[in-house]
Amino acid sequence: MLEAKNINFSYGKKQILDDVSIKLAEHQITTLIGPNGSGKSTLFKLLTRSQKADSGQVLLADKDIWQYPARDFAKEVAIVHQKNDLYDDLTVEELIKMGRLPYVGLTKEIDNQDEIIKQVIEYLELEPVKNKLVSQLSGGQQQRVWLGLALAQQPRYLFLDEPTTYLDLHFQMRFLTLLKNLNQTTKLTICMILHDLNQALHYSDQVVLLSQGKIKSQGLPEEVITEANVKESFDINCRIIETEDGKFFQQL
Ligand SMILES: Nc1ncnc2c1ncn2[C@@H]1O[C@H](COP(=O)(O)OP(=O)(O)OP(=O)(O)O)[C@@H](O)[C@H]1O
Repeated sequence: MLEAKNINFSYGKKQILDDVSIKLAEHQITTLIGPNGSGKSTLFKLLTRSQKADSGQVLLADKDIWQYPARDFAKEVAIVHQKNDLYDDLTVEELIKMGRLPYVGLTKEIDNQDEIIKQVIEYLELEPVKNKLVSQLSGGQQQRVWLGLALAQQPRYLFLDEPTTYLDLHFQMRFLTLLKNLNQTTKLTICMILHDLNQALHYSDQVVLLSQGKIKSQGLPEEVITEANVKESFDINCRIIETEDGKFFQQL
């Protein structure tokens, strides 16, 4: 279980997160939503050890995340950032291999390293481009490569910061469906930030709504993405429509 308990965080005098507590339900997809500047990326940074909270704790299996050696933490938690242009002069295969770095030197894992890389490449349908430079791929392919790097780490928790931002509608759907399948087949616990409320409604098991650094609501998608919450946090009038394919958000 990965959970944040009563986290506070400020940049200078500006309080960004105010007494935030959140539990990532095991083997489920949790989506963070909220207006620009509400603190979503900051919360991500605190959950993934890129920043330290001023007070409060982030616990992984009941142990403070800062007590884990970096290598051990990397075996538990992998992150796909919104924009990843570091190392894009490597080939697809070389880049995905970097996901095995936390395991280098451990003989057992090293033995099946090539098999793991092969499986990841196959799963993400990157076989035809595996020898191409990452910088030469389309945005959709690149996003799958960055996901491949994270999956090669074989983490138990996968964090994705606005993973669909640079993808067209088709690839957004494909990418989110891929994540959902991954979650269902491997039991990976996923936490992502999304702006699209319909995507949040359809691809999440749990949604957390942040607004002005506080958690306004968390629970099932349809409990959180309500007309009242959307009005209060985004200042948007909307209607939640119920169809046989589920609930949909419609802006009025
Ligand atoms: N490095 C920084 N130094 C100072 N202030 C920062 C820094 N990074 C973010 N902030 C501020 O912290 C607040 C929360 O930012 P954060 O990026 O966490 O919000 P967000 O909800 O992810 O926003 P968005 O939807 O726009 O990505 C904003 O007011 C932002 O200006």
